[in-house]
Amino acid sequence: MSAKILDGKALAARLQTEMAEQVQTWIPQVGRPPGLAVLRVGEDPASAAYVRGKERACERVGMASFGQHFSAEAPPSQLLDTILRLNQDERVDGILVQLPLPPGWDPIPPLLAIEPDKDVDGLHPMNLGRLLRGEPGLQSCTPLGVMRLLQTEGIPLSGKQAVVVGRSILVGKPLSLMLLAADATVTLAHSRTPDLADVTRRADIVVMAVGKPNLLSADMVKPGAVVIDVGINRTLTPDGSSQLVGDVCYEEVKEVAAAITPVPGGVGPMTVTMLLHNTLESYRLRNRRGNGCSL
Ligand SMILES: Nc1nc2c(c(=O)[nH]1)N[C@@H](CN(C=O)c1ccc(C(=O)N[C@@H](CCC(=O)O)C(=O)O)cc1)CN2
Ligand SMILES: [Mg+2]
Repeated sequence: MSAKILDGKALAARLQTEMAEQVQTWIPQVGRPPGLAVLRVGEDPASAAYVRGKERACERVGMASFGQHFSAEAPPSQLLDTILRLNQDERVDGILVQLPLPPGWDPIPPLLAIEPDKDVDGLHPMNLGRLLRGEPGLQSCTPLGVMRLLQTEGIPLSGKQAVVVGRSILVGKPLSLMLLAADATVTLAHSRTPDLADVTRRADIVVMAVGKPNLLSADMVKPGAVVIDVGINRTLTPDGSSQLVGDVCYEEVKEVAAAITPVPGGVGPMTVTMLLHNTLESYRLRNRRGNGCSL
């Protein structure tokens, strides 16, 4: 039996089309489009590509971009001053700092400086605290994308065993809380977990978010489990060309799993779509209740 392929690219395209229609209905009422500011520091080529992808996605759905790029040699105060200005800018509904920052840059001060109601990456301690407490707030885009994909595909979570491998603040920790809120029994595994295979084999849902190519092999998966691959790893093929692979041995795991996300075309496109979703939510809330509101 071969697994059902969970097509994040197709779902992302559908959701973006719906959002584009919603944006068009809101603009006449509000008098401006939703606005997103993506801030990038340094010259990491992957970050540059992701930021371009975010700006293009904004354009597709009719949102305005207020991106800015800083040199890795710039004083960190430049980034902080820009965030404080964007916090006050009424055209801007969402602000994010593309991660990772270059070596020597501490991500904590800029993440703390973003006004929580414009924190469309959901990384401000206020929004992480809201998630922990089960209160409404902006939530991290990749975990939100995973949850939306699971819900859209009708994959039941309540009472299921979910194992998340990877404990990052961007994916593993917030996703564990979201699965818990959906009544799954959640295990958060990581690089120091002994006998990872023993843990993953118990799971009805396995989420890999580690950044290690092909870490999850077929013998580590319970037959009929749902496998979500958040890993994005660039590897070299024998002929020397670059290839994008996830954390899952896709070809062999898809023969065991009931459903699986591919890389590319699975979770990645959902990340950008959930960023647009969060920006639209922030815009709606700001304009429904007036500026300075709390989510
Ligand atoms: N501030 C943030 N930094 C980072 C985040 C984030 O959510 N906020 N996530 C990742 C990078 N990322 C968005 O920023 C991102 C990663 C992957 C994709 C994507 O669509 N991937 C495609 C493949 C693209 C390719 O060919 O390279 C796919 O999986 O199909 C979008 C966004 C780290 N930093
Ligand atoms: Mg780890």
